[in-house]
Amino acid sequence: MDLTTLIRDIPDYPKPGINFKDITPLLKDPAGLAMAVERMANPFRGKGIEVVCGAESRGFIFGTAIAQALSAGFVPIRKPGKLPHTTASQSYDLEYGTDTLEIHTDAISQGQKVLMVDDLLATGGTLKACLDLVHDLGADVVGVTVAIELAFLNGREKIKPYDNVHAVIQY
Ligand SMILES: O=P(O)(O)OC[C@H]1O[C@H](OP(=O)(O)OP(=O)(O)O)[C@H](O)[C@@H]1O
Ligand SMILES: Nc1ncnc2[nH]cnc12
Repeated sequence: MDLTTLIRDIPDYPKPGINFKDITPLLKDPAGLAMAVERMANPFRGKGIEVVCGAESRGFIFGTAIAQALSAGFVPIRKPGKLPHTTASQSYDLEYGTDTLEIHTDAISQGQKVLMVDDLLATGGTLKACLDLVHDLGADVVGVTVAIELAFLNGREKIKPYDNVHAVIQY
């Protein structure tokens, strides 16, 4: 199944010069959604993943589904002010702006095996912020999985030394 047929290009959104990869056609397609989750999770089966982490909001969509597929728990990394307990936060740049993400400081325990999930790797700013947050909590990051990688933006370089990065679709 060619999942690229379910990704829609929206030119100049949210800013001029950005070619936005719209995943909503994929999300509403039952077979497409199931296949995307399967392909994102498969390389990490049998790797002892205990916790899947994903960033608000598109990272939640795939993250929880992948957590279920791997019989793992899910830890949300959220936009500022949304988590009720004690948080750690990290600011970052992304392809079309800047933002801050937060995690509960008790969300991950020392040495827990973590899989980091997002829908899309562009500049890598978002994933780097997420990886820094879980690293500081003592996570053992087993890998990163995304549905889409915009390889021409070199996000993989930004998230080194994490190099076990799996992308289902690459542009
Ligand atoms: O690699 P980067 O350049 O950091 O870009 C990738 C990030 O951008 C999007 O999130 P966005 O902040 O737009 O939030 P959303 O998930 O709430 O739409 C996307 O879901 C990734 O998390
Ligand atoms: N080009 C893009 N399309 C969709 N989401 C994005 N997040 C960062 N860059 C993006």
